[in-house]
Amino acid sequence: MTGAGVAVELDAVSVVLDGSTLLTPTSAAVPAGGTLVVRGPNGSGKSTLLRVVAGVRAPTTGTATVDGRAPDPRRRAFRQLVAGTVESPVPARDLTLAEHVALVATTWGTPVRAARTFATELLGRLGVAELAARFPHELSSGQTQLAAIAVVLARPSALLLLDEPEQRLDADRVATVAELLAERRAAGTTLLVATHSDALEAALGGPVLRLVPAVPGAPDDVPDNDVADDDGPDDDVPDASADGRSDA
Ligand SMILES: Nc1ncnc2c1ncn2[C@@H]1O[C@H](COP(=O)(O)OP(=O)(O)OP(=O)(O)O)[C@@H](O)[C@H]1O
Repeated sequence: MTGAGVAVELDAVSVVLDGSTLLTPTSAAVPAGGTLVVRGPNGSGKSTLLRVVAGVRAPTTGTATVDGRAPDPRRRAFRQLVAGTVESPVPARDLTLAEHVALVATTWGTPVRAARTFATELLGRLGVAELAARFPHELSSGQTQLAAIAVVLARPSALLLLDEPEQRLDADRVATVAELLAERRAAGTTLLVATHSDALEAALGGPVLRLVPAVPGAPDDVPDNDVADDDGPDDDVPDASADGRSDA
């Protein structure tokens, strides 16, 4: 369930929609097989950034590339490279949790029997083996989050885009998810993970891109969001430059 990683490059990417700034200009480079953790307070643009990389939101300015090309989910080669939780999966009401995982694995080339075994093992790793025969509407919100992560991990990917995978999970489950992600990275997959979790950031290691929310009416000549070399501010403490915006 792995693939050689691909590089991601963001060059002064911003997103503006109907006059509202969703993402201020942001630059970052993630090498193939590397990890980038994206932090920032609510509304700072983390999901928007992931959506740009996933190719479901076009940048207003700047350029984004995955493996040297513009993200485009209409391209099969792109879909083969990129998996993630940028958009909520649409569960099938008549498939159990194990069947969802096995189905995704088979659609990406795993033989049926191996896919069933894989599903059992993965759900066991996530600590939800006993939920294998449950239907989607029979899961708690945290279990639904684990199901979404299991489905994403059921297929090979060269780039994993995860939007706050820690949501609704207890600390042990966050640690387990971090472990699984580290295994994927060790196998070569590039990771781009937006999170509010200090624990997940610490477990993943690697550079951190700290986003600062747009300030309506702020001047255009503010520095871009960029990857910091040192520890930046906590999520709920935006950098206190004169205009409330900063680059790290
Ligand atoms: N479709 C949209 N139209 C207008 N504004 C939007 C739209 N989607 C998001 N926004 C705004 O863009 C900004 C960035 O949103 P985004 O979801 O990327 O932030 P985030 O950092 O992921 O936030 P959170 O931590 O709360 O998940 C927010 O101010 C949000 O209100």
